[in-house]
Amino acid sequence: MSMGAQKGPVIAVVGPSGVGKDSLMEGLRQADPGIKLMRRVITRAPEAGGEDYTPVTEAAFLDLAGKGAFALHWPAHGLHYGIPKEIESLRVGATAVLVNLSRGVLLEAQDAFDDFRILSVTARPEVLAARLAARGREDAAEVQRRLARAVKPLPAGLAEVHEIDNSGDLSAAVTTALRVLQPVRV
Ligand SMILES: Nc1ncnc2c1ncn2[C@@H]1O[C@H](COP(=O)(O)OP(=O)(O)OP(=O)(O)O)[C@@H](O)[C@H]1O
Ligand SMILES: O=P(O)(O)OC[C@H]1O[C@H](OP(=O)(O)O)[C@H](O)[C@@H]1O
Repeated sequence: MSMGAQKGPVIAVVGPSGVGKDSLMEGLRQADPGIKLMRRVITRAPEAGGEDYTPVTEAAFLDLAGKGAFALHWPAHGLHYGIPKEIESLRVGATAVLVNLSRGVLLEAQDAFDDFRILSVTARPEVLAARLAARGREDAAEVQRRLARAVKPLPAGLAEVHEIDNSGDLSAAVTTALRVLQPVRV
């Protein structure tokens, strides 16, 4: 009897703005083609750049949410973020599916997915400030707002959290994170 294709775990990549979540996710995807990135639906302007996301208007987003299109959705930074239910089909045959989540929805996510792990990406405060300034995606006021949010702790009650310090070279953070994602080869 052929075994059904295995489902990879959902890996939440979380941490303060500018810590390197999207960069780490892209580095992991390049390191292992079995690692898939979940494309988010965001009410962010299409030309904002950065991650590969589906831009929608707020009206379209609320309509999708009302129809139950999202496995998870949340507001942040004056935007709306949604994770389509298609994440379950992306897991089939994948080593892992990475998704950039708000720290505020992790307990909900832990209940939503049957195999769920968290990469908590950290960096020293001065590093965060320098990276946001250099990236230039947000204006100075928004950068300050995002830095103020940096100290938000993870909620209690999370089953599996792995801290990844991305204060140094991105390649070092990718190597550390790969050890979490790839089953130990015996
Ligand atoms: N290890 C690193 N060393 C140097 N620069 C880095 C490193 N990781 C990320 N960066 C840079 O820092 C900036 C922020 O990275 P990135 O956008 O991946 O962070 P993020 O956590 O996804 O931010 P946000 O949550 O705001 O989307 C980018 O310009 C990126 O190129
Ligand atoms: O501070 P918290 O709630 O953890 O995250 C806030 C938001 O920042 C990140 O998105 P992005 O940085 O806008 O791509 C998260 O995915 C979340 O949507």
